[in-house]
Order: sequence, then structure tokens, then C-alpha cells
Amino acid sequence: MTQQLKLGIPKGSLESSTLSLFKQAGWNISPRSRNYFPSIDDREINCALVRSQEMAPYVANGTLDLGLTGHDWILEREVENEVEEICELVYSKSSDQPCRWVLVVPKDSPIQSIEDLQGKKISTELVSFTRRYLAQRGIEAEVEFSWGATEAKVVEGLVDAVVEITETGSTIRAHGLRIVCDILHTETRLIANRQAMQDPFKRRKIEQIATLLQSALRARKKVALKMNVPAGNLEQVVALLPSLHAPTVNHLFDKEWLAVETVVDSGQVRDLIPSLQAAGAEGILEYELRKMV
Ligand SMILES: Nc1ncnc2c1ncn2[C@@H]1O[C@H](COP(=O)(O)OP(=O)(O)OP(=O)(O)O)[C@@H](O)[C@H]1O
Ligand SMILES: O=P(O)(O)OC[C@H]1O[C@H](OP(=O)(O)OP(=O)(O)O)[C@H](O)[C@@H]1O
Ligand SMILES: [Mg+2]
Repeated sequence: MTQQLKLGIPKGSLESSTLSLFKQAGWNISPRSRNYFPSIDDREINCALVRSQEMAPYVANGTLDLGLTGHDWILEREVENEVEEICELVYSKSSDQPCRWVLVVPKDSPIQSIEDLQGKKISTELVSFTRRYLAQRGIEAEVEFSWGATEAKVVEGLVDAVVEITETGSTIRAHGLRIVCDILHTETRLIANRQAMQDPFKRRKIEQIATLLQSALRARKKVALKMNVPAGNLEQVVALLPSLHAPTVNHLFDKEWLAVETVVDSGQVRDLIPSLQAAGAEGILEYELRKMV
């Protein structure tokens, strides 16, 4: 019988971005209607959809061998020392950026700093982490659990402040709220069960998944550029390209021309292309990358 790795896919905010990342990494995971065990095109993996809040304890106790969840919920559940953190994977619900847990108040609130929370009432989903954060700073405040729609509670005046996660900032803006300070920066993490890492089959599989997920994320920030350059302009063109990656240079059939190929940050391209053209490059092609190992 084929050995299998038990993999936890986060259900909820991270679900769809996680499925897209696995697709780019080389695995097709297909959710099944009303079923929390999606199918995956790899007989060595058995997938389960698990809430992000519950992922880390399940990985710690061996119900799952490997899982993805936010750093926030690993800390909230206090199991950071009971799981093996394989790598950070910087992506969220709608971007490849980390999220922030922030202390938020109405615009006209007298609360200006964390110290002003003394004796106040706060609502959050991240109760345990928030309590520890305040205790470490000697602040005594009442922290109550929120089941969601947390921003509304501070607008309605049910509490003095909320500690909420924000990614794009649109929910905070939509409620006309003010951020007092950041409490925690969080991104997705790949975590493994300690015993699973001692099993040669599971360890190999975990390392394969980690390498491919990381290389897929890395590739999203880069593009490949290819161009033809007259031999006499080569130095000038190469000088414009980031020095970290020496470009590949090949001869074209016409010996007067060279083909130059390189990988650059996608954010640089719009400035780079006009400069390359001005330096004599022609037939410039930009293409997306799937993986960068
Ligand atoms: N834009 C985002 N909003 C909320 N959580 C996000 C976002 N991007 C990434 N996350 C991560 O997703 C995890 C929480 O996801 P989850 O779906 O379990 O909670 P939720 O979005 O509050 O769920 P619910 O649908 O019950 O509101 C956390 O680890 C958090 O850091
Ligand atoms: O900064 P933004 O990009 O707007 O994202 C942050 C919002 O998204 C989440 O809400 P969710 O959809 O989980 O609803 P909930 O408040 O009911 O949990 C989170 O709780 C914030 O409200
Ligand atoms: Mg939520």
C-alpha cells in the first residue's frame, strides 16, 4: 500500500489562495461539495480541510503530518514549540503580503496609545495573544472573545477598542476607524509534526512540498526578460540589468546580434524596458515564471 502524508489545507480566508499556490507548485486539489476531504492528484498525499484556528494543535498531536496556517493562530494556540516550522510562505487572502493585527478605535476616541487601554474593554478573536501582549506591558484591560464582525463592536460602542486583522485595510476604512498601533505581523507558515519529520518517507514528501511552494511564491515576484542586442551595445545593455544574476548571452545566427536573457523583479520592468530600448535592445520579451528553485 502507498504510504500517505496527511496534509491540512486551511479552510476559510486562506483556502482559495492556498489551492492556487498548490496548483502553481504542481498539485491539483479539487474540493468536493459538502465534503472536507478534497481530492489531490498525488497518491502519496491525503488532504483534509481544517480551520486555520485548529490547524496547529492537529499538527502538534499528529492528527495531521503537515499543515498551513497563519503565524497568528500558531501563537494564539501556544503550540509554537510543539510543531516543526518548515518555512514561512508570505501570502494572505488577497495578496502575497503579510497581514497585521492592529489595535483599532473610533476616529474620535481618546485612546492614542496602548497604555491608554488601562481599565478599558477590548474585543478580539485573538484573545489569548492579546491578553499576553497587554500583560507583558503591565496593562490591565478586559479582553473579550469576538465571534467575528469585530469592527462593528467598536462602532456600536460595545467596547472601547478592538484587536483585528487587516490585509488591504478596506474593512477598517469602511468603518471609519483609526489604527492605534500594530500588535502582530503574521503570514502563512508551513508546519509539520515532529514525529513525521523522523519518518524518511514523510520527511522527503514534506521537503518536496516546501521546496515547490516556496519556489512558486518566489517566481511570482520575478519575470524573465529576453532581448536581442547588437554586439556593439552588449556592455551598455548588461550594465542596466541587475548585477545579482549575470545574464545568459547567446549568439544569434546573424553574428552581429546577441540574445540576452535574464530574470528581474517584476516591479522593475516598467522602468527597465525603456532603458533597454534606449541602450539598443530590440525584440524584448517578458514572460511570467511558474517556479524559481
Ligand atoms: N484578509 C484576511 N483576513 C482574515 N484572515 C486572513 C486574511 N489573510 C490571511 N488570513 C489568515 O487566515 C487565517 C484566518 O482564517 P480563517 O478563515 O480561519 O478566519 P476568518 O477569515 O476570520 O474566518 P471566518 O470566515 O470565520 O471569518 C489567519 O491565520 C489569518 O492570518
Ligand atoms: O483589511 P481587509 O482586507 O479588509 O481584511 C480584514 C478583514 O477580513 C476579515 O474579516 P472576515 O471576512 O474574516 O469576517 P469576520 O469579521 O466576520 O471574521 C478580518 O476579520 C477583517 O475584518
Ligand atoms: Mg473572520
